[in-house]
Amino acid sequence: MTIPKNESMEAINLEDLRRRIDQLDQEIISLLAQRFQLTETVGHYKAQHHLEAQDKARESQQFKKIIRLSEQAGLNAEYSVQVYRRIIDIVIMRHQELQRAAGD
Ligand SMILES: O=C(O)C(=O)C[C@]1(C(=O)O)C=C[C@@H](O)C=C1
Repeated sequence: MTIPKNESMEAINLEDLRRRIDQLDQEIISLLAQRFQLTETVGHYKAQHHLEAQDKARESQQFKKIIRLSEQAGLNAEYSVQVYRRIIDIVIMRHQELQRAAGD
C-alpha cells in the first residue's frame, strides 16, 4: 500500500508506518516459507534424478520476469534482482547439500 499523495508529512505517524511494515514482513515471511518448501521438493527431485543444482536457463527467464514485474509495480528492479539473487543462491546451496547427502 502506498502513502496517499495528499497525506502530509505531519500526519505520518512513525508507529503506524512500522505497524504496516510489520504486517508486510509477516506476509513476506509466509510467502518465503512457501517458496522454500517448493524449492526443497525441487531439490529432492534433482538429487534423485542427478540434475544440476543450478539451472541458468531457468534463472534467466526468472530474472526477466522479476524485472518486468518490478517495473510494473514501480519498484527499482535492482533491489528485487539483488534480493532474488540471494534467495536463489541459498536454494542452490541447499540443493548441493541434498545432492551430497544423496551421495552424488
Ligand atoms: O527451478 C529450478 O530448477 C530450481 O532449482 C529453483 C530455482 C529457484 O529458486 O527459483 C533455484 C535454482 C535454479 O538455478 C533455478 C531456480
